[in-house]
Amino acid sequence: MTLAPFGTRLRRAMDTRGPLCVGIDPHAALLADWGLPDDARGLERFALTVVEALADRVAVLKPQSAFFERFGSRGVAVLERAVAEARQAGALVLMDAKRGDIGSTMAAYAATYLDPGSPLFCDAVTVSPYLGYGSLRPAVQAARASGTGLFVLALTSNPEGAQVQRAVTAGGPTVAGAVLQALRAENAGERPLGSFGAVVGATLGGTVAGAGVDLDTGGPLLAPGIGAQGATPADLPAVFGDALRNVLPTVSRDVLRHGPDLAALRSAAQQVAVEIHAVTAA
Ligand SMILES: O=c1ccn([C@@H]2O[C@H](COP(=O)(O)O)[C@@H](O)[C@H]2O)c(=O)[nH]1
Repeated sequence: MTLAPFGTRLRRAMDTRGPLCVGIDPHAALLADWGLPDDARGLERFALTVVEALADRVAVLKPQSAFFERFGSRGVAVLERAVAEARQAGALVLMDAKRGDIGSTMAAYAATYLDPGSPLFCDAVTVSPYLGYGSLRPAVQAARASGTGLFVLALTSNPEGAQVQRAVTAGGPTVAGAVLQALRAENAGERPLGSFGAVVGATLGGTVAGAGVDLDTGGPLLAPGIGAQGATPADLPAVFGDALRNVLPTVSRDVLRHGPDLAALRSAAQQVAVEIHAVTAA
């Protein structure tokens, strides 16, 4: 089956289900809080509970690959199952793997996440541009071919990111500004939304407006940092300004801490969705 471009599918999901991504981050502490063992069985129970609670209602689920890889091949098997069941239930799946390498290795990462024949096929994957934006070309090509998308790290939510991302390049813009420029070119002419997104932290406050970057890339803007990292939905307008319509806020721990009860997980996600709607629909 040929998929419509990721940006088109994401726009539809955000418009019908609301602009919310929930992360599946099975931290050891959360497994313990949920009364689950810190092993592959606990991981499976955790991930499939989140999928059961939310895959039929949130726009995007974002498994954090690291928490699955921690359990080796059994963890990756759980990840495969969680991805397949989430997609089957109607959620778009964004794999948070932050891959980045020389082009020839990048092609293998692209085959892992963006080839429809792969057991880990997802709707989109996070990638790192710090081997040079051009090194991501195989992933861009694979995404175009399969109707999937990329989210490229631009201005991350952690305080350490600024040291690299706000450094000024020889050509003039900051590193983040150059990444955003490259994404704008990638998304040119794509309507209603491009398939090549940027990661921009919700934690950055007004510092983005003063950073000389243009967030209007024509693609989605994944905004982590709400909840456990201290940002709130009310911070989104100051960070994103006119680009707010294309923002996909993502929340992990602040929703997951309400599990394992399905109704409590749903109600926590709904609460964040209402708070996001209050600022994005204003
Ligand atoms: O800049 C970034 C990029 C990715 N992340 C990831 O998002 C979630 C955030 O989890 P919370 O529990 O909501 O803090 C996590 O998987 C990070 O690896 C990010 O936080 N910042």
